[in-house]
Amino acid sequence: MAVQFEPLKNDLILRTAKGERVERPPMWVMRQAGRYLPEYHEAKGNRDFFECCRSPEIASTLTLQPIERYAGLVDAAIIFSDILVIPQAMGMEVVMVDKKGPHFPNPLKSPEDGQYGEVMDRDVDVKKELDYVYKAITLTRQKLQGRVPLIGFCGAPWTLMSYMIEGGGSKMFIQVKTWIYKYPEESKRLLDKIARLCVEYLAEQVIAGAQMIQVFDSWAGELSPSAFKTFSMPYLTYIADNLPPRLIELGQPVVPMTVFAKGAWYALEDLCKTNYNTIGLDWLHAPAEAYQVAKKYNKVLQGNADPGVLYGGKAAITAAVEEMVHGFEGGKQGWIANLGHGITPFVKPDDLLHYFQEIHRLSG
Ligand SMILES: Cc1c2[nH]c(c1CCC(=O)O)Cc1[nH]c(c(CCC(=O)O)c1C)Cc1[nH]c(c(CCC(=O)O)c1C)Cc1[nH]c(c(C)c1CCC(=O)O)C2
Repeated sequence: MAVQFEPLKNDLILRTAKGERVERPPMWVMRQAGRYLPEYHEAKGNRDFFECCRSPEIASTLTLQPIERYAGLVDAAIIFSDILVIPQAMGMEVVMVDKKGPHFPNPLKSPEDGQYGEVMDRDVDVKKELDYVYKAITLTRQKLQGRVPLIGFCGAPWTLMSYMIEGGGSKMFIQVKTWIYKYPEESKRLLDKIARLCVEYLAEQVIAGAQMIQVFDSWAGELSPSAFKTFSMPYLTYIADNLPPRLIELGQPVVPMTVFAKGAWYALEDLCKTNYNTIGLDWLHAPAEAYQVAKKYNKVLQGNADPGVLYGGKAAITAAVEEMVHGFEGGKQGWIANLGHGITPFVKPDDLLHYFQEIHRLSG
């Protein structure tokens, strides 16, 4: 059943993602609904993180918080959820440990272990399992009343596999490196399975109302250039090649797609050759150099100041914005302003306001 939503009043980010010349660069930041906002803590209370994701009412309230605080400056909302809902849908338990991050009590051990077979054999119905995400998206679209577009997202296969095997964040990636180098074929089968689920999951998000999508490969930079080519790139490509035809098959609009492969600076040119419209940059890229590469392929870039600059006060923030605006040649085409990764806790909301205002002032 198709849901009707109010028409968009601000489609700047969608026009930019299509490569059009625009009046100013659109802006939003990754993790914009999060712990640096006092209203986030207030609305979340002492609820568990995944409980908030599973409640369409709470998830939509949290998604809207930065849109309301930075009204007129922020040009997109991103649904409040997490990349780890896919491993959960695959039958794995994930808990969010306060001040530590995600934790899998029973990570995948080895391809010889029975759990790998179980995960591989399981027929995962992402439509059913992640119904709460689609409900949250639909409710958020209604509450947005067309103010800005809503972004849906998923984790990239390599990043999700890393979490499923490491059991959480990692410094050395010993377990998942053991898998890819010792059991490459079993690893690829798992990556392939995750990639297929990502396509279905993103398609369902679009049906529910997502107007753009982003794939987060947060651990891409743990791979060497050749390992990235083997264990990440084919699966990122699979998603970008298969989502549009799947959407057409479902009678849905084809939405702009962004890929953010954090740390994979060496892969910029290869990513520009994919079907993603926008390539997310972290702060390892100098804006001017990346822009020259992306221009050759008519790709849009998103990013990319070091989120740490927001701790440096107003003058440091202005300097970072000047470098970006200069590097992205004024920002009227091919640039979605963001940070180079998610905004971190303890940033003062007024310093993010200054970041937005400076982007507006220097490139508006
Ligand atoms: C790797 C990753 C995860 N989740 C996500 C990624 C990819 C982006 C990235 O690289 O940062 C994606 C994500 N997670 C969250 C969003 C919400 C939307 C947004 O505002 O961007 C998005 C897009 C909420 C969240 N996801 C999480 C929080 C903090 C939860 C809390 O303690 O209240 C939020 C708001 C928890 C989370 N979730 C994850 C980690 C590693 C952590 C702990 C670290 C941290 O707290 O920043 C997994």
